[in-house]
Amino acid sequence: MTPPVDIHTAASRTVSHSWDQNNLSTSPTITFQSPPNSWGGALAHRVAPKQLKPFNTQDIKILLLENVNTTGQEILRGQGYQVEALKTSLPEDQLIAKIRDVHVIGIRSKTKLNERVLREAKNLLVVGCFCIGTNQVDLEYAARHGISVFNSPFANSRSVAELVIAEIITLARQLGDRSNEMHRGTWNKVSAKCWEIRGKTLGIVGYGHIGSQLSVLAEAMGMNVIYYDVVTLMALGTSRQVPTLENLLEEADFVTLHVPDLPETRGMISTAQFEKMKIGSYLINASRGTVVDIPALVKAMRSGKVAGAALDVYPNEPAANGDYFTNNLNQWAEDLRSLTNIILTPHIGGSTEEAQRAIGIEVADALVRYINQGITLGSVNMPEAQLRSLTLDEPNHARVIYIHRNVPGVLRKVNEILGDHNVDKQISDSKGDVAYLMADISNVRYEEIKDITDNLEALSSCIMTRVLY
Ligand SMILES: NC(=O)c1ccc[n+]([C@@H]2O[C@H](COP(=O)([O-])OP(=O)(O)OC[C@H]3O[C@@H](n4cnc5c(N)ncnc54)[C@H](O)[C@@H]3O)[C@@H](O)[C@H]2O)c1
Ligand SMILES: O=C(O)CC[C@@H](O)C(=O)O
Repeated sequence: MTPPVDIHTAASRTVSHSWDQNNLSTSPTITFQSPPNSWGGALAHRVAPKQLKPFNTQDIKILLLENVNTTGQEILRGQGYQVEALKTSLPEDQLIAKIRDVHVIGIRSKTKLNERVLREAKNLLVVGCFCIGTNQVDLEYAARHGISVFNSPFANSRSVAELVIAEIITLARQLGDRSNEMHRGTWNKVSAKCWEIRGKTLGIVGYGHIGSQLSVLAEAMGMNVIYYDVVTLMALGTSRQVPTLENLLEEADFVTLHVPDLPETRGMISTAQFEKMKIGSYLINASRGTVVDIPALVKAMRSGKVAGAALDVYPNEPAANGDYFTNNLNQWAEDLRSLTNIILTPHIGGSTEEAQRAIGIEVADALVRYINQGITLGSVNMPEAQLRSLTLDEPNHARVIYIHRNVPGVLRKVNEILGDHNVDKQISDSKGDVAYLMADISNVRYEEIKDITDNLEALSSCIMTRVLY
């Protein structure tokens, strides 16, 4: 798990901050300085590169897939990292070949980082999901192997909520069908089964970032809002939480899904749930493709139970723009396409300029903070740990990061190893089986860093050690 180090250039490394570039928050002081002259003197005599945990930013290799926004790419390139950015996801064999080499991978919803892929990722330090969902990553496996995962928890929530509002009106007025008919040259002026949305009931399943935002927008347009969530949550406006999913299905004219992909949410809307829904109601799914049983939806629409549906997400999605969405990918694709009043969109709920720019900045900043400073704030699979930045007037300091199994007695052993140095500050936290320790130590000579690293790595609890200086 050691990023390669060119020890000659390590001496002149400086690290700047993307926060400064983007004016996103108050600028922290410069964090990691070049090693002091005494270290440089020691380095100057070395000929062969020596593998140590500290790295040069230029050595960090990053692979970005799925057209990560240029805002994110620029932040990462601005750090001096080597960045390769591809517009698509990759087939698993190609992904495995590439992931072996990189320290950081940036993905969106399409790339599956399962155990098989992560097992090959021998150099990987961190994953950036440039989206909300993290179900495409085996978070537990990653944590157990010291790989931290970051996402952008709400930068595209508004975009999704706005799309759903558009879809509610589009379905209620059968706009998709009327537009398709006009495109084919047919004038079909109808009002039968076309409705206003005022006074209708919107049932939101999952009242998190997106669901609650949608609640406010829908009420502003005169809808009544009810919601179902596994957690008891404060109702916004005059919306009302209902105790069960069945209650929601029985009462709602429009049902919209905003739950994460979890074992409990897979197939959450299937035959039994369609039976509970009102005749002539509508279903919208912009959460994850696994949440709705599509053959059951096809049946419910053919029978007239469901008057319209909007789907943005599917169990299997094509890898790239221009790819086909056919029965080869999902065996019911043609059935879906044959239905009327169904809106099919290619997973674009969060695809707006605003959302993608914001996500690019947020996730790239989290990656920079983690790579350069070891800060895990916002990580979805590691304990969150932060220490004040080291500053230029702390010349002989090093930051020790020790990711380890969460077992008794580790802190004592770590502090024995660090004991000869002054531990200025230290933080340790755990999440499940994995614990994360960060310690800033002073009066460290460059030669001592290898000893510290070797000693920590020799502990049976060790998952990954990094020393930043
Ligand atoms: N279509 C898109 O482009 C797009 C964009 C963003 C997010 N998403 C998807 O939407 C999902 C929701 O996003 P969010 O930001 O609102 O998430 P969130 O975590 O803020 O909210 C999810 C809510 O669902 C609730 N929940 C979990 N399990 C539940 C269950 N079994 N029954 C009822 N409620 C349950 C949670 O308690 C939470 O309140 C994401 O996980 C992601 O998969 C899709
Ligand atoms: O942009 C994407 O690929 C994913 C969008 C959305 O599903 C998310 O999880 O944020």
